[in-house]
Amino acid sequence: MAKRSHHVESTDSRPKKKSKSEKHSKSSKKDAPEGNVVSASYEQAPALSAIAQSEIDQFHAQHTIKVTDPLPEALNLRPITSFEYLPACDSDLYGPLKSFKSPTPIQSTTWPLLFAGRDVIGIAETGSGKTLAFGLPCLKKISDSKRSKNPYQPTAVIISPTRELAMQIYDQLVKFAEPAQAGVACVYGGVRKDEQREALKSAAIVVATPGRLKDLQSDGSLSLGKVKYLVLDEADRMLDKGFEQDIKDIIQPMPVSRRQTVMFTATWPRSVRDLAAGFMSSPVTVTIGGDPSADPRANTRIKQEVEVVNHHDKENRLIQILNRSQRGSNSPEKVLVFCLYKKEAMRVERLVKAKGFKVAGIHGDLGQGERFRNLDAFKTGAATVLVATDVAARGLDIPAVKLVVNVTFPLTVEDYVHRIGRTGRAGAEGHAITLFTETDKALSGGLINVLKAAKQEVPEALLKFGTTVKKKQHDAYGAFFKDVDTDKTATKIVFED
Ligand SMILES: Nc1ncnc2c1ncn2[C@@H]1O[C@H](COP(=O)(O)OP(=O)(O)OP(=O)(O)O)[C@@H](O)[C@H]1O
Repeated sequence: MAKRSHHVESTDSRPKKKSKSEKHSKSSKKDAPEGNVVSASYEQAPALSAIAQSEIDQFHAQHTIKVTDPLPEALNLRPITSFEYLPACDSDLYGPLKSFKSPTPIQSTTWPLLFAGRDVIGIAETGSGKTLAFGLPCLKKISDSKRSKNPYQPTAVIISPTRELAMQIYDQLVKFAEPAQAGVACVYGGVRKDEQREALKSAAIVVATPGRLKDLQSDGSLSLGKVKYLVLDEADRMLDKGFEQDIKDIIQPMPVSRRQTVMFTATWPRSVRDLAAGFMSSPVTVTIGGDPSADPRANTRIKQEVEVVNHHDKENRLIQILNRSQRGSNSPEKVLVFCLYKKEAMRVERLVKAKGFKVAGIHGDLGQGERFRNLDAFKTGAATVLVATDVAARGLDIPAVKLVVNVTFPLTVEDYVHRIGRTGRAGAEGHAITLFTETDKALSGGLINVLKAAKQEVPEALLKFGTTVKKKQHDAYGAFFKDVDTDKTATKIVFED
C-alpha cells in the first residue's frame, strides 16, 4: 500500500501562509468552521498509515472505542497504538514513556486528535491513563511552540477539582516537562500564595484548583489571556451547577478562536453536556468501553460486592472486613474507606485506630499539610487504612489499593464509580465492598445498572429497593470539598480553593 502521510492542518480563522511541505501534502480536511480550533499540525507516521485497516478496526472493536466527530469532512485519524508512532519531537519529551509498554486505549485514540489541535471530550474508565492522554499533547504543544516567555502568562491551564489531584497531575507532568524544558506550576488553596506566585513567573503550564486560580487571576498574579490549551480534568465534576460561574470566570479572559479545550472524565452524565458544549468548538467525543449516553460504567476489573445492612451495623461490619483484609495470612492490604460526612470520617478513624489498625484520615476539616502527610502515609504503607470523605474520591492514583469500602454510599452513582475506581488501576484487579442501607434506596436503580453493566452480582436485598433510576439533576452532586455535615444534606458542592 502506498505510504501516505496525513498532514492534518486544522486552522484558526486567519489565513496562514502555507509552508513548502504543506503545499505538497494533500489535506483532505476542509478548513474547520469559523472560530474553530488552533493552528496545530499533525503528521501521521507513515508506518501507522501503512497498517492494514482491518488491524485498526480490530483495535477499535477490542477496546469498544467510539469516536464521534461533528465535522463531517474531518479525517479519520488512526489511533497511535504504539509509542513508535508518536509524532517527531525535537526534545526528549517521550523519554519517561519507557516505563510503559504501550499507550492505553484512551491515549491511543485521543492523542492524534489533540496533536491535530481538535477539542476533545475523553471518556474512559478510572485508572486508564487519562492524565497522560491530555498531558502529553499539552507538553508537546509547549515544546514545539517558540512561545515568548511572557512572565505570568501561561500557555496551558489544567483545572482539577481537588488539591491532592492537582498535585498528582503536576507530579506526573513534571517528569515529562524537564526534557521538554516546559515550566510547570501548581496552585491550590490551603497553603501560602507567595511561593505559588513565584512559580507562575516562568510557568508555561499551570495545574490548578478553581478557587485559588480565580484568586490569583483577580489579584493580578497571572493573566489567562494567552492560554491556548485548557483542560478540565474530572470534567463532569468541574461543570456542576454552582461552579459554572467559577469556570466561566476562569475561561472568560482566555482567547476563543485559538484555544484548544479538552475535557476528560470516567463519567459523563447528560446533565453537564450542554454546558460543556458552550465552552468548546466542534469537540470530538471519544469513549472507551461503552456508550457514554448510557448509565455510568465502572471499571470492569473491579469485583464489586454490595451488602444491604442496617445503619447501626455498619461500623461493626467495617471492622470485620478490616480484620479479614488486614489480619489475614498475607501482608496487610491497603484499604481505602469512604465515609460521606466529615464527622463520620473522624468517628470511623477513631474507631479503626482504637481497634489497632495503622490508619490515617483525609477530609476537609484537616489542614492541607496534614492532608498531604496522611495521603503520603497511605501511599508509602505507613498507614494501611485511609479513612476519607469524597475529597479522595476522584483521580487519586494511589499504588496498590487492594480494597475500597463504602461505609456510607455517596450522593450520586457517578461518585460511587469514581470512589471504587481508586482500586483496579492501570490494568490491576480491584475489589470494592459497599454497605447499602434503606436511606440510600433512591440510588438503588442506578447502582443496579452499574453492577449489571460490569457483570457483577446483584443481591436480592438490593433489588427489593427497586430498579428505577432517579434522573440526576444538574446540582445533584453532594458537597464535595467542604464535606457534608451530619446535620444537613448537601445542597451544593463547594470546591477547594
Ligand atoms: N500507557 C500506560 N501504560 C501503563 N500505565 C499507564 C500508562 N499511562 C498511564 N499509566 C499509569 O496508570 C495509572 C492511572 O493513570 P491516571 O491516574 O492518569 O488514570 P485516570 O484515567 O486519570 O484515572 P481516574 O479516572 O481515576 O482519574 C497511573 O499510575 C499512570 O502512571
